Amino acid sequence: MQKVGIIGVGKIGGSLLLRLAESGEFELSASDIHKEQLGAFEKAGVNTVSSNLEVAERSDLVFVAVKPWDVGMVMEEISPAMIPEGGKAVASVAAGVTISNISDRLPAGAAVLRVMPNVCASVGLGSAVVTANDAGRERLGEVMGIFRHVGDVMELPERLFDAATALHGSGPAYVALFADALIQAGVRQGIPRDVARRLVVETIGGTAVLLKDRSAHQVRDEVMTPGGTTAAAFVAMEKAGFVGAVHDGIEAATEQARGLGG
Ligand SMILES: NC(=O)C1=CN([C@@H]2O[C@H](COP(=O)(O)OP(=O)(O)OC[C@H]3O[C@@H](n4cnc5c(N)ncnc54)[C@H](OP(=O)(O)O)[C@@H]3O)[C@@H](O)[C@H]2O)C=CC1
Ligand SMILES: O=C(O)[C@@H]1CCC=N1
Repeated sequence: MQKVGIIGVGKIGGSLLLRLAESGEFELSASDIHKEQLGAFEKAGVNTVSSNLEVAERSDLVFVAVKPWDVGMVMEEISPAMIPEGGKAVASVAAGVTISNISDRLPAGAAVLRVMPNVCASVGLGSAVVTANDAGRERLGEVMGIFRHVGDVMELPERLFDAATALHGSGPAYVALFADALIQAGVRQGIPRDVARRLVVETIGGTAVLLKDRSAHQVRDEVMTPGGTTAAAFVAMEKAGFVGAVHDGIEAATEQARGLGG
């Protein structure tokens, strides 16, 4: 059985851990500075331990899912277990923290990977990108296989990771923001809130399915009757700078990710 460890069982680490536990295919270990958060995972069959180093010692592949500014300290803690001859690899999901930031804290030649997932992993519909240093390349397939348990996975060069973080890492929050704006707008037009919510949630889910095999322009054109309501909405939204605001948001998030590496 593959031995997988997760350090930091919050929103991302915890989601991944539960899904991997459900699959029954892994021998799992986990740690978190908040010990009280580990109980739920212990019930799911995970070995919960009190030190990050112990997670690394018990695992062939260690995922670090703490906040970006905590990654350096965790790497220093697990460093004694990460000698290249030990056959272990570490994968970080932290925004902005580069492979070179991580390698600098580990023994020379350690296998290091980066993954940028998103929170849709918690319902098995996540998307993730993966990259690795030279020593970690042979573990890419293994890490991609693990993230396939929680959604779609692609390889992406590290130079595009900050942009991908901005695009799909933060993406569910933008979709939720748009959903909330739509619901409020429906309520403003007199639709009861619970009805507006159901209509918006189904519309987003249905559109996501349409977009699997059609371009965004095709979907737009199928909906937009010439001289009709959709065209009127597009003109008003464009006058308010909708598309420009989206570009500005992605640029700001990309810049923020660049700054998180330290
Ligand atoms: N949330 C998201 O949608 C996404 C997050 N990410 C990245 O994933 C990482 C985790 O994010 P998220 O799951 O949201 O964060 P959470 O805060 O939900 O989870 C991280 C957990 O690790 C704990 N922790 C902090 N320091 C240590 C330590 N030294 N040893 C062990 N555990 C520790 C945290 O405690 P405490 O709360 O006290 O810090 C917390 O319980 C981040 O780096 C983020 O950039 C990537 C993609 C999407
Ligand atoms: O907001 C953040 O910084 C993290 C990274 C991507 C999603 N959440």
